[in-house]
Amino acid sequence: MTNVLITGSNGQLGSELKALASHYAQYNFIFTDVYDLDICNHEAVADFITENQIQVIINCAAYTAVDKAETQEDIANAINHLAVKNFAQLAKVHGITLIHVSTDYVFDGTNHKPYIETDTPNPQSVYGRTKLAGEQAIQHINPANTLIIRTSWVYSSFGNNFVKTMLRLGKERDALSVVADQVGTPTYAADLAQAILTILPNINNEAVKILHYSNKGVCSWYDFAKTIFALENMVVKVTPIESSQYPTPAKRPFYSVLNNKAIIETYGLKIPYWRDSLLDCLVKIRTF
Ligand SMILES: NC(=O)C1=CN([C@@H]2O[C@H](COP(=O)(O)OP(=O)(O)OC[C@H]3O[C@@H](n4cnc5c(N)ncnc54)[C@H](OP(=O)(O)O)[C@@H]3O)[C@@H](O)[C@H]2O)C=CC1
Ligand SMILES: Cc1cn([C@H]2C[C@H](O)[C@@H](COP(=O)(O)OP(=O)(O)O[C@H]3O[C@@H](C)C(=O)[C@@H](O)[C@H]3O)O2)c(=O)[nH]c1=O
Repeated sequence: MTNVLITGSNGQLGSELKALASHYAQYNFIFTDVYDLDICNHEAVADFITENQIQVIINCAAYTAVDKAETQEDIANAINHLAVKNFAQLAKVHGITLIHVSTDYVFDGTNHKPYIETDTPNPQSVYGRTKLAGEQAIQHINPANTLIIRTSWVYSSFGNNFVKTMLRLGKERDALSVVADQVGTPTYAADLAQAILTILPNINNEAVKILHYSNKGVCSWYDFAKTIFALENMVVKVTPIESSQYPTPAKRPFYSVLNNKAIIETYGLKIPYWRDSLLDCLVKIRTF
């Protein structure tokens, strides 16, 4: 059995991995979150890895509060950068396979075609900068069998996300305004979790590899909100607005669509269209 450490396992991605774990008997998953393993405690992480003979780390822990990060840079940096650097060092020393998850927010959003892995990052927010610093630390240390998977606009029936925010606001109000000039791709965390577990046995790379994974298709946050209400048969008037009409502490990229060609071709993945996955997730939320 392969011992697999999952960090941040009460978050969206970690919870989806937990939901799939029983289908993967070849792995001994060890699910942790900040209360049992704080990834900022580098010594505790090193001890945990040795004591549990960890062979694979899937790092789902992160500081993901994009606006709050603007005033909590030290904490965001400790989680998204310094802890990740520690994982890379431990992966190198112990020959551990490392899967780390990063974000479309490392890009500035000035592209007019989907971002490929070699496009130059230029984050516009503290969250994006700290996530990029984590990526760069991994690349600098360069442990073998390490993947950085960038994803975008993640939602799930678990945890907090845009879908749940819309469902809540849609029940409280008749009308909402949602930005229509930020374009990207929603990603169902269940699909990403499935992709990670499909890829895992096939990881075999000397140098660190960055790969992009999102669901298929493109939309704005406005389209996303409209689709959520349409699929839920909720009558909510949604007005499209510009980002300037919805001021936030952190700047978001206007365009952050990820090109998934490399991950599809390398690992033979089939990626669902975002609306189909959204419906799956909404059906699941309904049953809660
Ligand atoms: N959410 C999104 O839209 C996107 C996410 N990503 C990336 O995907 C990955 C997974 O994201 P997602 O599942 O949405 O994230 P979540 O915010 O849902 O989950 C992150 C988890 O990490 C935990 N955590 C925070 N600090 C620590 C710590 N010091 N030690 C251990 N655990 C900690 C959090 O606990 P607590 O809640 O108590 O803080 C939470 O349970 C992250 O790397 C994220 O940057 C990329 C693109 C989009
Ligand atoms: C709630 C709400 C948001 N918005 C806007 C604000 C913002 O521009 C956009 C998305 O809002 P959120 O703050 O929910 O999403 P945000 O936190 O920006 O989501 C990001 O999270 C991090 C972790 C990532 O890595 C990214 O890929 C991305 O998913 O929608 C509205 O226009 N109207 C609304 O009523």
